[in-house]
Amino acid sequence: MKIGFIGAGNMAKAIIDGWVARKTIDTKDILIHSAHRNNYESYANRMGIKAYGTNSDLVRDADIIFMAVKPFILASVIDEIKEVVTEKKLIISMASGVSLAEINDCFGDNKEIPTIRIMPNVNVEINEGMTAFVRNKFVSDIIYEQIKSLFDDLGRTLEMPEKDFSIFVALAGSSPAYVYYFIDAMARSGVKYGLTKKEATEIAAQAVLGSAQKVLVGTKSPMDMVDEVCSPGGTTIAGLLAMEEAGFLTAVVKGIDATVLKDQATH
Ligand SMILES: NC(=O)C1=CN([C@@H]2O[C@H](COP(=O)(O)OP(=O)(O)OC[C@H]3O[C@@H](n4cnc5c(N)ncnc54)[C@H](O)[C@@H]3O)[C@@H](O)[C@H]2O)C=CC1
Ligand SMILES: O=C(O)[C@@H]1CCC=N1
Repeated sequence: MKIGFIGAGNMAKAIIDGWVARKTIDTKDILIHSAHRNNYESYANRMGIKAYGTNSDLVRDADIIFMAVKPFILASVIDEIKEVVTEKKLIISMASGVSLAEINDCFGDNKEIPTIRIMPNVNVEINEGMTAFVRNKFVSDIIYEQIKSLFDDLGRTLEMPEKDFSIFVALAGSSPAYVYYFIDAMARSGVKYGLTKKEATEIAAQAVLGSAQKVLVGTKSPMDMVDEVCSPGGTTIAGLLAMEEAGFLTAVVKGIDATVLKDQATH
């Protein structure tokens, strides 16, 4: 089974690196091509991946083709490869905001191309990702389960109706950036009080990691856990109320709303 990647950017590399860390896939079975030769050739050489000179040549040799290009480029790439995409190939798109129906339309001629739409996040690189899945009717149960199990090695997976992909993008696809930003804001505050950025970042990141793990393994709601940390008359409630006065909850919800709207505008 040969797995091709069209696009060798942040997301393609995060997925491949995650598989390599877990020894899920032999890099000899991975094929790659992107628009920037210097970038993808050096990565391919370093990883023992076969680099291709064109998208169509890659598609001819691949059984599974990951579309790892930006959403606005997807249609033109499909146009370029559609002559060589047969119904025996599997297309996997990770483009935000582009539906299975839109992808199918790009192939034209009523072609019945098995297609899976995924929404991963960059944390697949360290096998702590969160990836949503949906498929069209041409993907068999066996193939679907095989692909999902490849992503089980990269973190958690979840089958979702396509209508929920926009909110999933906000909560998992984009949210690592929001969490990094939160960690950086905390670390910056540490610097304000004399810590180095390095030590403040480590302290803040470990606090976020432990808190997230406690939410995932526990049965309590996050709000109950907030109450447990807020001692009466203590430091935490003073900090929490000051953050709320500055609009913490509203800022987060507005950020999620803007992400969802942007994703929906891509349709
Ligand atoms: N970066 C992230 O955290 C996430 C990204 N995604 C999705 O993954 C996709 C890729 O995003 P990134 O990797 O972040 O983008 P990127 O900009 O890092 O990589 C895009 C890649 O596409 C290549 N490319 C451009 N035109 C091409 C063409 N005509 N033929 C072949 N390759 C071409 C570029 O050379 C580059 O290697 C997007 O659709 C995005 O919505 C989904 C979830 C998270
Ligand atoms: O910002 C973006 O468009 C992509 C989609 C999800 C994460 N990054």
